[in-house]
Amino acid sequence: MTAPRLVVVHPTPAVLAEAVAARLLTRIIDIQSVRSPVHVVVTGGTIGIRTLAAVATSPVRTAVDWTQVHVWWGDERFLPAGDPERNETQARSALLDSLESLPADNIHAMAPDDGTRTAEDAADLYAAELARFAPEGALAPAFDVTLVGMGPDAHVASLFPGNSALEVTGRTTTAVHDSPKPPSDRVSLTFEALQGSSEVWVVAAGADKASAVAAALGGAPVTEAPISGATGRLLTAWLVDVDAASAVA
Ligand SMILES: O=C(O)[C@H](O)[C@@H](O)[C@H](O)[C@H](O)COP(=O)(O)O
Repeated sequence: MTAPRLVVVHPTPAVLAEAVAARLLTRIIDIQSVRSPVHVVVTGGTIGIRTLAAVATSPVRTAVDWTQVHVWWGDERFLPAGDPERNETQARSALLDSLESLPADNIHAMAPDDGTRTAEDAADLYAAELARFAPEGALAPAFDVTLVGMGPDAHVASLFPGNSALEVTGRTTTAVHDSPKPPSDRVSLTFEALQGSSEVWVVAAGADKASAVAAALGGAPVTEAPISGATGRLLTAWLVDVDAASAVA
């Protein structure tokens, strides 16, 4: 039984980012009305970072108890700490640095390239961090909302078509090499980790994503469209702009 799928089309990328930010804040507030902590997975990429920036400027953010929120990453570009191209660097700049009550220990970044460790080491370190916060018998915390972007080739996180990382099972993380999107070396959650999320939100904007969106919503298999494997246990939401939806029948 697959979880319900929601598709919402927004007029522009700017409205999409604001709407996803509002949806995320409202979702966190709703969850916190009954339990804490809340585990959120964020993503890199243009609209992903733009969404985090919209959270930062939303007055609704003050209604969230950030001391009870944990921030994880769906993937990371395996670069030195502080590199402007790291998803962590961009997320801190767009949002996290402005959340004064978000404890530093609640920000779970994937390890940078420090000149000694490999991407495999970084993946192992992240798997251990996920396990540290996992309930009994699980490998990772039950993510409440996982935000993912999508490439024109229908990649999700750093799971690219034809890459061996798509085949990784029994683990929550994997190293990625030969990424067609620079940098070549990355660390990514696996499909199993992504699918452990209660809700997965695919956020996509731009005409260059239109064929991938149409393919995935049309049922393309994961081998052709890795984004098809980004599904939530309770909900998969496709939050897109008009251009990204322009090839959907
Ligand atoms: O490290 C990354 O680049 C992202 O995690 C990646 O999965 C991104 O979300 C998509 O490639 C979409 O990126 P754009 O929104 O910039 O097209």
